[in-house]
Amino acid sequence: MTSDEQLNQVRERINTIDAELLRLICERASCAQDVAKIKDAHGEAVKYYRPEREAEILRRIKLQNPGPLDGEEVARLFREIMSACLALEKPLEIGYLGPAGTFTQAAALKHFGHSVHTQPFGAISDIFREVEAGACDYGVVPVENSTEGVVNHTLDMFMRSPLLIAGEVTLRIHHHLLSTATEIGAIRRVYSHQQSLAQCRGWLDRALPNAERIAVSTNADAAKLAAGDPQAAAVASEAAAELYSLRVMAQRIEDEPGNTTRFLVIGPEDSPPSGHDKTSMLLSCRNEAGALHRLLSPFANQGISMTRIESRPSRQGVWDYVFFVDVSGHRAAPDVAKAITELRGAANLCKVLGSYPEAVL
Ligand SMILES: O=C(O)C(=O)C[C@]1(C(=O)O)C=C[C@@H](O)C=C1
Repeated sequence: MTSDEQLNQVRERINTIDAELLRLICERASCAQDVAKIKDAHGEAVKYYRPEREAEILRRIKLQNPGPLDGEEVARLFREIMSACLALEKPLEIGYLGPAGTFTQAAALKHFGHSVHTQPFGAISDIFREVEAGACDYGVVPVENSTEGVVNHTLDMFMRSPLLIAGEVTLRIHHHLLSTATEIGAIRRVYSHQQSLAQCRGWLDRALPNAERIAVSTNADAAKLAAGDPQAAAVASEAAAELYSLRVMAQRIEDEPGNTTRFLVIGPEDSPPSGHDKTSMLLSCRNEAGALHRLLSPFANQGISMTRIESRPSRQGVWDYVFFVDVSGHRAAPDVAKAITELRGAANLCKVLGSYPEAVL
């Protein structure tokens, strides 16, 4: 058999498989429509989006994956299939920290898939407000970066908002130097969000020691500014380069190769248990010796592991500091529930911000 004949034979098989895949994907979509009918028949407060079910499906797909495709890769494919199925039930409106091309938009699409409608907002507080008002179904906000630490504005919003955390997304962050300049030597100004400038400090010190660094509110804004100034560059994502027609002058200029940002999905309710969950809460105690140790002891008593703790000034005047704490486990799990009951008795403030599946993708 000639190599052309061999190729044709394999391509015929691929055509047959594609036809079968298409039939199965459409059959799956009809099942999602049936699910929607059953949910509708139940009436009040229908929950089309089920984060725990999605996490369960994606985890199972990764476990069952026989290869040769990577587990992450197959999970991403199924993420998109589920996203399209959910859009048949109800198209979701997702608010994110804009403008288009920000990492927060990338995080929103990674979490919900591309069949949702994403809406950019100029400030984290706007996203909370729109979700609270019901104009968006969910919001996606950045919460911590592995190089620069917490995004304080997001944590501050949780102090006053009734919204709950329904999910988390982690995103590998790569920064690039984008410009319309023909050579790096022509660049006099570098725009970016202050956290991104900080994440690329070492590289900028070496490659552009004399360029002025100007902090702006988002990396996409930086890209927009660089697009209109041939002596300027932006530190931003590849998506921003495409969106604002900028050349990538230098790739992956972040100082830490494992640079990741964690985002939270906020909504009117949190998630039912998925089997691998986290619970976030806001705690406060009196400012006295041993108070923090006593505050956290219910977790230790129940053998619950704490995955994060951050402190913030409360700004309420009543308590000096509040603590944002993440623990492993769902608030409905007996050990976590018991720890929360104990905390409610001991802490000045104990606000559960929600339980949600650990990030799968
Ligand atoms: O199982 C459900 O409740 C569904 O709506 C189906 C489905 C899916 O495509 O598998 C779609 C959306 C939900 O977020 C979870 C799962």
